[in-house]
Amino acid sequence: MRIAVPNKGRLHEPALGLLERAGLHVQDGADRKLYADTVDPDVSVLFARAADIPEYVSDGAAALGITGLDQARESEVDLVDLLDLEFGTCRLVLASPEEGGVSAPEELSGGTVATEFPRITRRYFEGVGVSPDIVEVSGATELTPHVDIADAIVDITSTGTTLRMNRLSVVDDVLESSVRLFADPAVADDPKIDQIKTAFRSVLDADGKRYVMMNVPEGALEDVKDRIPGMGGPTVMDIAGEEKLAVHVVVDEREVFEVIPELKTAGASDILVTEIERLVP
Ligand SMILES: Nc1ncnc2c1ncn2[C@@H]1O[C@H](COP(=O)(O)OP(=O)(O)OP(=O)(O)O)[C@@H](O)[C@H]1O
Ligand SMILES: O=P(O)(O)OC[C@H]1O[C@H](OP(=O)(O)OP(=O)(O)O)[C@H](O)[C@@H]1O
Ligand SMILES: [Mg+2]
Repeated sequence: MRIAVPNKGRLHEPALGLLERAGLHVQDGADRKLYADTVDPDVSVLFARAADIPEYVSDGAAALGITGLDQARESEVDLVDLLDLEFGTCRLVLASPEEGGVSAPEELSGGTVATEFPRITRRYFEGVGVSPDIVEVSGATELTPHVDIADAIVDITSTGTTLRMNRLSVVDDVLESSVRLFADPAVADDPKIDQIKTAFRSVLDADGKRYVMMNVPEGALEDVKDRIPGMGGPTVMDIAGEEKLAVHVVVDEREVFEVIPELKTAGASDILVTEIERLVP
């Protein structure tokens, strides 16, 4: 089974990191290679441009693909959106020069809009009910309104820095995007795909969680339990030959700082906090 993964750009490293944490380490994935094996003999990786990945998956060149929802929508191919991988989070917005006075998309009737996403943009304006000229560019879209190529743009924003630097302001939201695990509909119910999806989800579920282990005197167990926030009950184990119990619990990373003194007050000792690689329910 093949997974298409961005070969460069901002999605490359996080996608490889996720594969690795899911137990699918890419082997000798040297730069500029098209294919690489993973530690799982049944899973290999195809490196491709983020924009081409939807095509590859729908053509069957790869059963799975990791790329942005924006790319999948722009390609207009039929894919199964299996899992939100929670990175590459951004918005596609309609934006125009701050001083230009465009305050609604309808005002672009008869105007020109530049974008790297012509299909999404056309569909968006169909929804609005006007049909400006759409000019396809392949980068530096933010520049086009200042050189009289366009009256507005549809482009990606996340922090808003690039729009601000180019004195553009958002007129409307077009699409919220993040990176997804996409599958070829023809093979989406293959058990191997479910296994890979579960491995990815276990990595996402472990993010921001810590595993806390401690020793607790038997009489203090209830008090300790009362002070442990969230998640299901702790795992409690007898320690042979001692009046103490070993207590293990998963705690939200943000709560660890406050929980530790609480646990100590309740009588817990030898508290150990570790990262969690994967969390499989
Ligand atoms: N500023 C951003 N913040 C978050 N996600 C982004 C941002 N810019 C792009 N993305 C997401 O990453 C995807 C790929 O963007 P990236 O810039 O890596 O590729 P690219 O510009 O197509 O690269 P290249 O042209 O070098 O192949 C986008 O389709 C979008 O889903
Ligand atoms: O809101 P911001 O945080 O400023 O991010 C938005 C910018 O990020 C992307 O460009 P990228 O950095 O990928 O450069 P590129 O145009 O070469 O793809 C996107 O095309 C915007 O220009
Ligand atoms: Mg980019």
